[in-house]
Amino acid sequence: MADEIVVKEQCHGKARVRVARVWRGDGKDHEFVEWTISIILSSDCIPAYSAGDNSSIVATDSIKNTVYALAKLCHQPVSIETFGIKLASHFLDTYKEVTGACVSLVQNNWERVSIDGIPHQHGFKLGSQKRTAEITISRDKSSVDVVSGFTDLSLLKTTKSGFEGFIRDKFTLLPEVRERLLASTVTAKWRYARKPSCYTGTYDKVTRTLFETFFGPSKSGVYSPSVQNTLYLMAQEVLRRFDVPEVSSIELNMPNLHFLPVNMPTVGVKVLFFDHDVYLPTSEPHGSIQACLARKTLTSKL
Ligand SMILES: O=c1[nH]c(=O)c2[nH]c(=O)[nH]c2[nH]1
Repeated sequence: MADEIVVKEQCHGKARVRVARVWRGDGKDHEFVEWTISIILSSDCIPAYSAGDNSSIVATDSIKNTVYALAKLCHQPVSIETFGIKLASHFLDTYKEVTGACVSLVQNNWERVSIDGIPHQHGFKLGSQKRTAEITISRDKSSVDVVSGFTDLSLLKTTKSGFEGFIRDKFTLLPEVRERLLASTVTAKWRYARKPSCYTGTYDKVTRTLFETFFGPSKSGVYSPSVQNTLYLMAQEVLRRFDVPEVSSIELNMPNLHFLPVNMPTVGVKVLFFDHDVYLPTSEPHGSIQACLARKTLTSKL
């Protein structure tokens, strides 16, 4: 007899729902956000797959509409973490069929502009760093899991970086250097030991800490012996700077974006030798370096 074929796993939702929200108080500065939101619901929809019975499906179109409805019902500006929790909770509270909800949110970095040093009432410009959040709520565990972070933070320093002492063999061409350019586009994700008093406050503090540790003091900087060590010091400083352990673990992904020395010895003109001045910027291939740091006493799922 042939084996019975079963649906092992299934889920459904809506990906990349884009929404923008303006809050305009009487005479106050306008607040503006632009989000891209993906939602995945867990529920027993196996009859829909195996028997064409859709009676347990929340239509993905309704899932999308819920994003717009809840955005409208947020009468005050909210963080993506708070909005994601509202959204995930809504699906569990509204549909008895839903056993879990996972919401991923990405916020475009629209920053208020200043004209003549005065913050503009309703003018914004787009920065590259994108704030992110992933919210998972499960009915069984009645737990809310929040991971915050960002993508696309591009950082570069023109000195105080080198790379020496690595394994050398017959395929090694890379010279050992104590002077090079260091550039990366950082992605960060962190998990909370407890609910912070303000997600945005924590976001600002983590971002500032990573920034300051990557660069070091304004005049003197700080020497980086590798992307690995700089990543470690950045993540370690985030875990250290929160007195009461608010962030329990942090994962950083830091591609090493290579700027190759431009050297033209064949021209025979002395001025064309590389003197840490002319580089060929590259985007690929790039070094791929990532790690997750956590306090030893706390277990982390990251
Ligand atoms: O900081 C670095 N880490 C590496 O692992 C590595 N590998 C490499 O070729 N250059 C670098 N630089």
